[in-house]
Amino acid sequence: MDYERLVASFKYAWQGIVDVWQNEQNFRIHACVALTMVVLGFVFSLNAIEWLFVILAITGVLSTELMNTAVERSVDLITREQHPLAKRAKDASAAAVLIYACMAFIVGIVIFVPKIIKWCLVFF
Ligand SMILES: Nc1ncnc2c1ncn2[C@@H]1O[C@H](COP(=O)(O)OP(=O)(O)OP(=O)(O)O)[C@@H](O)[C@H]1O
Repeated sequence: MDYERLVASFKYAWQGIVDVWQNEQNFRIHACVALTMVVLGFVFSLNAIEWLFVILAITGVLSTELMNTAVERSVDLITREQHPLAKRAKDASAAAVLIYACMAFIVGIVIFVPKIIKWCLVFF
């Protein structure tokens, strides 16, 4: 097994995450929302199934956002001119993020809203 190549591939993936973090506002917003969900998860002591849904939602949104950035940059590399196909490619890619973000939003509502309501009823 070529361990150097394996380690290098992790390094390149990490560089990709850092680069997207530094250059894409949407990724930073998603990452902050993800961090908030993790903190709330500990605050409300989620069970294993709830954690699985939260982790799937978080990793799915961040991964689709990374892929969306890859598509945007690839399109920009091919052409900087306005082209209907460039628009369709970028919009389809953005739609993938939107669909997954909606799913993550629903997961957040279903898991956290009942717990927040319960917490409010206890304290107020
Ligand atoms: N080369 C292009 N040809 C035609 N439409 C484009 C092109 N580049 C972007 N668009 C479209 O213009 C709109 C606005 O794009 P936007 O400002 O989000 O730029 P982006 O390059 O897609 O994303 P970002 O700002 O994150 O780099 C979107 O509908 C997008 O599909």
